[in-house]
Amino acid sequence: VSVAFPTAAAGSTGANRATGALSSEGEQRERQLLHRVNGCLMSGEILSVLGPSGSGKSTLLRVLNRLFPIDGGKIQFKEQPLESWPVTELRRRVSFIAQQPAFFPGTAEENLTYGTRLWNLPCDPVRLMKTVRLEADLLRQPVDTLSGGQQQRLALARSLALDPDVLLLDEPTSALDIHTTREIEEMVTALAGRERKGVIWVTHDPEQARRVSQRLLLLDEGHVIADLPKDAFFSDKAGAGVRSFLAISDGSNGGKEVEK
Ligand SMILES: Nc1ncnc2c1ncn2[C@@H]1O[C@H](COP(=O)(O)OP(=O)(O)OP(=O)(O)O)[C@@H](O)[C@H]1O
Repeated sequence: VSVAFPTAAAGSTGANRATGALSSEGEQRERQLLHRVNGCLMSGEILSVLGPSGSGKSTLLRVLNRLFPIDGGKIQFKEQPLESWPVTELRRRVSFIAQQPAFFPGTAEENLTYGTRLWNLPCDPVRLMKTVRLEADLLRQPVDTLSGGQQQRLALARSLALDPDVLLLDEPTSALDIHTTREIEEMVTALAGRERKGVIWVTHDPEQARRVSQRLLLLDEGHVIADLPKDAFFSDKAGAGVRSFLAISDGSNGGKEVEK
């Protein structure tokens, strides 16, 4: 898929989508946020998406559940064009979990069961809490009294309540300590294996990607630099772009560009 974002002055036309060049009027510019990103996610597979800050990782997640429109190419989910899915149904099946999940004021349980009540689906809050390794006692607690790690797990449980096929995780552990991070990594890898859920995991951390995923996609300025199985990605044969990214990634790459 390709995604361009018009930073347009109203009424101007003719921007060059491919290059982001100025239009003939000199007023409009379109920035290409993703360039021909191509790929396929299998059920049970965890794909990590890596790249410097601003490389298009979150944009890619957003287009996959139609939070952001594409302007070229196509996306299919279960062999059906994405746009043929009712958007609420799509977002139930392809569940986006943000870096800092949003909740409405109320208890953990009210938040957890909101979607299943909306969809009229059965829900077992205690079982879901167990799946994400949270104490069932927390269900009665106002959601804003939960810690960051507990909230991230609750967000995961809230998604799992709707039995999605795909989880889109946008740096889900970036605000968490190493212990909670490892717990969430183990939980998600177990879930993907056991329940055959496809997972796209955006992370800044190559070591996290190495721990959780079978395949890694490296983006830079919206371009795919590499899309490789884990062993190949971390091997000497991965190519200059990957090597340069890994060389500058010491947990934080400071938004530097990688060699294309
Ligand atoms: N709604 C938007 N309108 C205009 N530009 C946007 C929008 N969303 C993202 N962008 C731009 O698209 C580019 C990619 O952003 P994106 O958030 O996908 O990057 P990222 O790789 O997830 O970065 P980070 O690691 O910092 O979260 C950035 O240059 C950003 O400024």
